[in-house]
Amino acid sequence: MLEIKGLLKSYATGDKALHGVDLNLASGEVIGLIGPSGAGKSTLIRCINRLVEPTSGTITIGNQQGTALGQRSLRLWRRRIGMIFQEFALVERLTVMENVLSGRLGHTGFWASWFRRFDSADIARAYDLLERVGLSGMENKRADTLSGGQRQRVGIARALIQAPDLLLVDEPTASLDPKTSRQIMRLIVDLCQEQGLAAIINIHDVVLATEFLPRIVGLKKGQIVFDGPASQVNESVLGMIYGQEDWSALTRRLDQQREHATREEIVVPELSA
Ligand SMILES: Nc1ncnc2c1ncn2[C@@H]1O[C@H](COP(=O)(O)OP(=O)(O)OP(=O)(O)O)[C@@H](O)[C@H]1O
Repeated sequence: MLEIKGLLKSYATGDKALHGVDLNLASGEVIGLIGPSGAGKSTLIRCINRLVEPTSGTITIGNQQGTALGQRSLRLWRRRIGMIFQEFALVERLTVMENVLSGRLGHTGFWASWFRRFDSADIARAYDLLERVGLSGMENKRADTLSGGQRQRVGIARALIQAPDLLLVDEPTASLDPKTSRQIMRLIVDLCQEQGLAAIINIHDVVLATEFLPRIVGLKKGQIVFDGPASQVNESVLGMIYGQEDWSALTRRLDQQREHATREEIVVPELSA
């Protein structure tokens, strides 16, 4: 559903952030994008929804090309792409419900947006989504009274009410504690599966990435140096993406996690039989 070909980005400062990235995503496919600081992960994600203007290359969703679009087409292009941010990007003084409904602003007309008038179907959908992300009963709370995990749940509901074809997720767990991080990752992955939604998740935590995401793409200095199943992320792959380091503690955790997952796979069918 997403096809990126030869994507290049040079910033005006001379920084070359992407050097010809090729990446394909199937419908409903959810991938983890990992790589060291400055590798170009945020640039890649922001080129897709054109928050950053690509220097060259093509980005196609379905059969629509996303580069070289006029203002109106760009608005429609962005409507197809939901975004979830590290710092949640909520409007602090607005309620949970208002923040979620703001995800529909790209779909409503100018005056309806201006007066924040939403139709009843949008409001009903917002209630459903808030229930699904575990925030039922919190519709009228102001965003600035929420915990980090609750804020990210609002961010997820806001992205989904847009009814996107593709979700871009930028460091969704960077500001969260380990337990909340796992809950948020599980929620995003489950929702993508339920809605058949493709997603690219930019994430620094390799253990979390390989636990929840079946396919991992490793970016280094603006180039993809690994693209494969999470099960193949080992010491040599980590060295390739991040450079040489003693990876033994990290790979032990990855091995333990895989052992645990295999044991669960064996136990679950026995229980349900
Ligand atoms: N607005 C900008 N202007 C100039 N250079 C930029 C800009 N944004 C990013 N860069 C440069 O582009 C390169 C890639 O940065 P980017 O933020 O995409 O990396 P990243 O992998 O997301 O890093 P991190 O994990 O630290 O967020 C870096 O060299 C960075 O300095």
